Amino acid sequence: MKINPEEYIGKSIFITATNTNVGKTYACEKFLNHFAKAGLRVGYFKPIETGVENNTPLDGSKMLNLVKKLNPDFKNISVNDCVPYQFLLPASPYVAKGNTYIDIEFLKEKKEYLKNFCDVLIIEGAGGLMVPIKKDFFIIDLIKEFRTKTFLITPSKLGSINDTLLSIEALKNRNINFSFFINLYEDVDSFEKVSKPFLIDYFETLNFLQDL
Ligand SMILES: Nc1ncnc2c1ncn2[C@@H]1O[C@H](COP(=O)(O)OP(=O)(O)OP(=O)(O)O)[C@@H](O)[C@H]1O
Ligand SMILES: C[C@H](N)[C@H](N)CCCCCC(=O)O
Ligand SMILES: [Mg+2]
Repeated sequence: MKINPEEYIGKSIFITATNTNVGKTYACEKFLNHFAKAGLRVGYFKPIETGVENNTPLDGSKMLNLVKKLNPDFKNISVNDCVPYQFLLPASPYVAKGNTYIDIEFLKEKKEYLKNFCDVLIIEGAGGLMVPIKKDFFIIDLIKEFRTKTFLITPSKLGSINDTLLSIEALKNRNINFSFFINLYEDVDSFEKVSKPFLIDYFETLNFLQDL
């Protein structure tokens, strides 16, 4: 799939995945560099980060440092602007937040605020699609509220078929417009033999993060 940066000017892209540790942040880095190389001012937003270590959101600070290098208009944006909700416990936001109230309207305002400083805003979820933020409100529901284009990152390891199809099922159920990219990172040598034969038959064309 050719990503034409021009089509994304003024837009936001939500980067989600089949699960945690699949490569969302890795994908954000690829997309930020890809759009910056095309001359776009890039931005990054991680609404909720858990597993924050000694007051530093790992994803948030890593990506903000990159964005500040790529887009001078982000120079006054703080990590608290990029990651409004930060929790210590490496768990779902619903568990990690304790009694903190997560205000979705506030997150929507924050998204619009950050868009003032960039042409394209890359938004990273937390874990996979069905990670709970509230008892009956999940990452997938936040995507719906944000009304953004969605890129689903899927793994290359054994198990990818099941995880990819389940996530696609969930996105389709909520009428969310998405594309998916395979992150060729785990079980790379066996992927051609083990997972690709089905995936290529089922989807006919496959997009790889590595081709960005
Ligand atoms: N294609 C790749 N090449 C090299 N390293 C990778 C690749 N994909 C993922 N990684 C590494 O694997 C680990 C997990 O990836 P990443 O942090 O992007 O996952 P994530 O989906 O953002 O996780 P989380 O749900 O915690 O945000 C990281 O150390 C990352 O650098
Ligand atoms: C801590 C980790 N890096 C992510 N931020 C949160 C992952 C939550 C996963 C919850 C679950 O699917 O059981
Ligand atoms: Mg991440």
